Amino acid sequence: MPRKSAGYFSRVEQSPEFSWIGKGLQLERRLKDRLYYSGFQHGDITVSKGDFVYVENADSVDPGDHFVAKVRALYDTGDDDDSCHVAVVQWYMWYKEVPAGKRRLVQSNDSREVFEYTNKRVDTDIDAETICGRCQIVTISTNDDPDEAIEEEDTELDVLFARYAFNGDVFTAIMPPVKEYSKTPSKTPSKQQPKTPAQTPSRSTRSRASRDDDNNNKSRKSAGKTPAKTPRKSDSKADGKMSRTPARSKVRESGGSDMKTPRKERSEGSGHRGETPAKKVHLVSPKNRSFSTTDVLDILTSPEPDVFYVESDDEDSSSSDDDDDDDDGNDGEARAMRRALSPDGATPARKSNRQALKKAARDRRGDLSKDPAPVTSKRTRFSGTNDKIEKTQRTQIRNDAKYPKTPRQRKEPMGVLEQARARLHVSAVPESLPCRELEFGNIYSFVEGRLLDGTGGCMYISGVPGTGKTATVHEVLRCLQEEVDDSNLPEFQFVEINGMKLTDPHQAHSQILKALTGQKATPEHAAEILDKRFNTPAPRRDSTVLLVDELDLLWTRKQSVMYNLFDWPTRPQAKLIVLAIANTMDLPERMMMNRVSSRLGLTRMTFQPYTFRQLQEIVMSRMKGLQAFEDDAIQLAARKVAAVSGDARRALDICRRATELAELAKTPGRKSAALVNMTHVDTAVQEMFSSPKIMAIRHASLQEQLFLKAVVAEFRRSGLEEATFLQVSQQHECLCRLDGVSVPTMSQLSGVCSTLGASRLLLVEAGKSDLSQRVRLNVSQDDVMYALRDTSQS
Ligand SMILES: Nc1ncnc2c1ncn2[C@@H]1O[C@H](COP(=O)(O)OP(=O)(O)OP(=O)(O)O)[C@@H](O)[C@H]1O
Repeated sequence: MPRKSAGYFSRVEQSPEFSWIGKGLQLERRLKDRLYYSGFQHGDITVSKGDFVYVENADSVDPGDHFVAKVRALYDTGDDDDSCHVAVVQWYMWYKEVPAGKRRLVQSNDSREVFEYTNKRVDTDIDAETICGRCQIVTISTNDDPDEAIEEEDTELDVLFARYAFNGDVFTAIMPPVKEYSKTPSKTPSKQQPKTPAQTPSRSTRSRASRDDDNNNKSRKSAGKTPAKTPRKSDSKADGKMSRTPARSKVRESGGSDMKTPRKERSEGSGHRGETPAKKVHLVSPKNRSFSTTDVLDILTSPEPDVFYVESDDEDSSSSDDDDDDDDGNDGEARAMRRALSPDGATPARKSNRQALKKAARDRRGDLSKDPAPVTSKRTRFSGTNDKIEKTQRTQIRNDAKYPKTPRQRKEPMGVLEQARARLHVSAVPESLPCRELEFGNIYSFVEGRLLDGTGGCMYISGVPGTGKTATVHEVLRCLQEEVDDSNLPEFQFVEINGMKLTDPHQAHSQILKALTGQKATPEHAAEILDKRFNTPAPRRDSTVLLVDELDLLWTRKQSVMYNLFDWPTRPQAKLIVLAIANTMDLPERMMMNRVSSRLGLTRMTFQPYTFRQLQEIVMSRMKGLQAFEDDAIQLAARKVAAVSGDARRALDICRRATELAELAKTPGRKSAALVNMTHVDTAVQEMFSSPKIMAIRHASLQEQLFLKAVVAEFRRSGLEEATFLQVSQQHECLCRLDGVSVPTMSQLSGVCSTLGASRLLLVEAGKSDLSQRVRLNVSQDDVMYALRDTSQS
């Protein structure tokens, strides 16, 4: 049996020949010696333009570590030296390469996941000889099943998947564009795979040594071209995450840097596209045909486009336009053209917006931050998880299950409506958070002030669901971390816990301890250790920012968890800043004696439900530059939602559903669907707000509603989808006390349970009506919570 990756090593050992494939084309008049090719052969490796490839990571000690990229162009500089073979690539990042502080924005526990790296500052010209193998990347949407998508790929190459683009700051969900296939036949001999330890258990010392030698040579040869690997403090965290994933032994993660070192020639000379002042670009086509997106991508990848001759017989059909807010999205080619012609493809809107907000926050704080004392910046450590994306994805999955899904068109270019859907997805991180500037400023200055002073405090943030509490706090923390990175703020440790993710509220103690110190302990022991920690002076300890989301769910009979969370920040030694998010406005008062709650001195912040104008602005800001909706359609959605809840999540869902309905209503034969109109929005609203089950829950009696809530609470507590009547009755009693409602007797409650069973909202065990009677929901937990969300604030 031939050794799988023999080619890789034999190439290294014998310094294999490099040869271009195809006829060299001179595409740039000014650079006469530069010839563009459609592919190359290097030893056993054949690579064509458009292929996804592994690139050697010369700085890694692990020979299996590779970068991942897509080849966008190939050219020969015409120089008579070692570095004349150049590949222009689009980089992809492994999860491990994502800066630690950004990883919490997107959860990835699949070692096959990569992120399209759209940061314009990274150089994209590399030595073609550092390409060491091929792979396949399939772009999927955030709610697609990666396994399913990967299975569809008929290839022997490693298949990776990409759901998000990352520009070094934020992640954007990418929707599947035109399906891209490697130009080189995918059923290539497996020796084109780069060698990984898993594939080559018996690596000889000699080949390793010669490979290392070669790597060193390559590093020298491509000095300044091969991406540099920066050691990462927190790689171990990612490792931990990844190791839980079913291992794909063929694919190795590269723990490299997010900054790919620029190619020398480019950084010294012309600079790259994003920095080059506007140049005249003449597009010349012999047959006067219109330019395809690929032609324009060629322009994008070309360093100094003075004059282009675009070959009319170019067969490249790939397209990977991202979701730029400045696009109009109507015409992919025009969009790419505009971007190509623009002196800077990047949109700095987000940054400038944030900077303005940060400035506003500073101004509000007064002098403190105008001239912050110089501080030594160490790296901010982030722990905990961001469940928001998961949560919103759950909502999406629910919606997809409930409503007919628009047929997937993965092999066609992304239409306007499809782009709109991607942007409206609640998991898509928006460019900015309109209508929350004030809240942002207040939270920012609260945390910033305490970080600078080295003190602690607690801010209690409340508001009905979907008012942007979590999104705003995350945005604040992103900005604070930027300040830490710029050495304007002292380092802090960030821990996030979410009441919804804990099966028992006391686990909060264990989780906080583990995130802070890595220690594992029972909840009681963890509480003791934490108590001691927050009472002990430790002048050199960094401040801790603790985000507690869904605080409402941390209620316990003795209220010890909640009390600790409010009390610890008041300890002078603790340097603990707690941001507690809850839906209930007066939770501290309800939970604790007034005397105690006033002593805690909480800073409060209430997020009001969005008005219709605000909801309209939120949706419109996501649609910026994309004409997918008729003017009145968004307004209608915003008005309908504002009348019920002021929930941005719901408004986004409705608009998203309306785009699906518009797509379904597309006239057969027409290439593109009409715009989303008021009828589509109205239908989407009807679907969302008046499913029979939601109506039944809304019109149930108070005790019945509380019983349903108690069932959900018990399911969440136990992690099971079934509970006994006794367990539910205990939850029910807690809820009654929380809401100040008198607690019914057991027989009354049994009657409530039977009524819900009769209306089929519950499935109750037949022939039993004692405490051990088993109860299940006959409606989704989300629907119960959605139907009853307005009552939670009461
Ligand atoms: N001002 C805004 N601009 C853009 N998007 C927003 C805004 N406010 C909320 N959203 C979006 O609405 C969704 C819900 O927001 P978020 O999760 O922050 O709400 P929340 O108040 O924390 O809700 P919950 O109490 O249910 O956790 C997110 O997708 C978020 O991006």
